[in-house]
Amino acid sequence: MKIINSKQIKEWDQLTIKHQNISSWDLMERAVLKLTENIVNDIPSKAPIIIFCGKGNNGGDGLGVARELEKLGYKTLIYILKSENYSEDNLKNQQLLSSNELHFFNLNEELQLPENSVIIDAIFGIGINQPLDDDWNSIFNQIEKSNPTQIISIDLPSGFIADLPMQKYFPCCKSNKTYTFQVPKLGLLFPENQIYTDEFILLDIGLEQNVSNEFETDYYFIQKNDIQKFLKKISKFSHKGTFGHTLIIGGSLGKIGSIVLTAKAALKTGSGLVTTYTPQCGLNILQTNLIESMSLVDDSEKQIEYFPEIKIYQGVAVGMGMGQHPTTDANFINWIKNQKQPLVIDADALNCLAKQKDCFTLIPQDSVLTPHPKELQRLIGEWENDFEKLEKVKKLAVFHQLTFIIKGFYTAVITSDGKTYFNSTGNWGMATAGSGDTLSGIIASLIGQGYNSSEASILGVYLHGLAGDFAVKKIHPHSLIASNISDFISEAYFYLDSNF
Ligand SMILES: NC(=O)C1=CN([C@@H]2O[C@H](COP(=O)(O)OP(=O)(O)OC[C@H]3O[C@@H](n4cnc5c(N)ncnc54)[C@H](OP(=O)(O)O)[C@@H]3O)[C@@H](O)[C@H]2O)[C@@H](O)CC1
Ligand SMILES: [K+]
Repeated sequence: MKIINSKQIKEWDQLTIKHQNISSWDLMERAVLKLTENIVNDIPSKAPIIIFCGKGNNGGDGLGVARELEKLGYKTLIYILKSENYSEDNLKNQQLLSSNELHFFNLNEELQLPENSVIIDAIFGIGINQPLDDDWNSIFNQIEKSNPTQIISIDLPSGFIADLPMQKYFPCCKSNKTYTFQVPKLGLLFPENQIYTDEFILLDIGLEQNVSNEFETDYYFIQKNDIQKFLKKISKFSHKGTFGHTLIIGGSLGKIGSIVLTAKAALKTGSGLVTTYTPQCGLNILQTNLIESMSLVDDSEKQIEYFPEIKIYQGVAVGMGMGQHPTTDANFINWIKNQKQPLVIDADALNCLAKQKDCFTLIPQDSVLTPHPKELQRLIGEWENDFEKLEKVKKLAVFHQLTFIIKGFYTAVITSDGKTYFNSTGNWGMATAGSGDTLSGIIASLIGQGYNSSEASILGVYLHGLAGDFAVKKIHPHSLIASNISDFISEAYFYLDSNF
């Protein structure tokens, strides 16, 4: 699914009206019904509800929801911003409510807000492209002080600017949930903006799909149907050679577990063969814990000192649990400089690269880098905000023909053609030791199975999150450990594979 900006969404809105031969009012009514249908599931039937409405179409949505909730017997209190220029559909919605239900407010007004209400925030949506005036803080503070049981935003938390970096001092309503129409808004996917809403839910209001090709974008939100399109069909004549041979290079004394996790994930993702390359201390652990894998060992006991020949392997991951011994570091750099085939580079291999000047020039093209935030910072330096972070990474990805995976709640895959794919699966339980090792194993395995680096990264990140989502149906997120993720990759495949 494409992620487009506010201006494009407005164009989409107009094109839908034209192609479907409907009015803007009809479209707003669709939005209102979808919102109401969802909101009633969020609120207890007797809960007092306060709906805050602005003067544009976001306010129109709020007024429409108020009308529908009244019909269902909910008691609502409506506050609407006093204005001279309401949008047409906003006014029409006002007229459908009796005038004594509407409380008009000014920015500097003390409002009488009943405590413990559900607040519906319909003041601003995608119609703002610059920060709100500071006076809005007084309204948002009053909302917060009224101790609402929950705050539900329509389309965006009011004051949130979806396509530009938010600054902490910009006035903005902070909500528990946001129902956003049709497509996610870019800013909602950034970790730094998670303070504005705990979660967002997409509402499909039937914007015309046939015209969505018209909108150019570098951003995508990856869901089940996107993934299903590029899952490879498996021939019945396949054999273990078809599914690739994955090599996992890493481990050091006390950190062999990470190699077990990576290798297990590679096998569970469907690698035909998996070989590990570790220091000698890894041999017994791997042969005991993962009997399906094969082990090669370095001459050294505690850390890798010599790096292997990799030509015979179709997928290669390097760096997990590798440690940062000076000999390992030095030999890793000598080794990587001479590699030609794509690698999945993780953990200590990234830390080692970060110590080198112009480190990206050392990495073979089409490699996949999977840094967590700290590792990314070591590689690319500081960033002012998540927009800037993305831009920095995008430039590097294009210039050096690499794929970057920025891990987070909505993990972003930045490919060598400058596109960014945000992932929609996963949960907080997956923020656990070894989760990243598992991801590297999945991606290396997919490259081994013939996916290119971008496909393997997008699919791998999705599968990893999905396996985690199936895992938390059986295991509490607190108790989820990385090996559980691999145990549920099979469930993820069942869910995606229409042949089963
Ligand atoms: N396309 C869709 O998917 C559909 C969209 N729908 C809904 O429409 C919403 C978009 O509606 P919208 O365009 O009327 O904008 P909205 O967010 O209500 O705000 C506009 C008002 O804000 C004002 N304003 C602007 N900047 C400001 C500032 N910095 N500080 C103060 N004021 C500022 C601006 O005032 P003006 O500058 O024009 O005087 C204007 O009056 C969208 O989010 C969704 O909820 C659905 O109904 C149906 C399908
Ligand atoms: K809003």
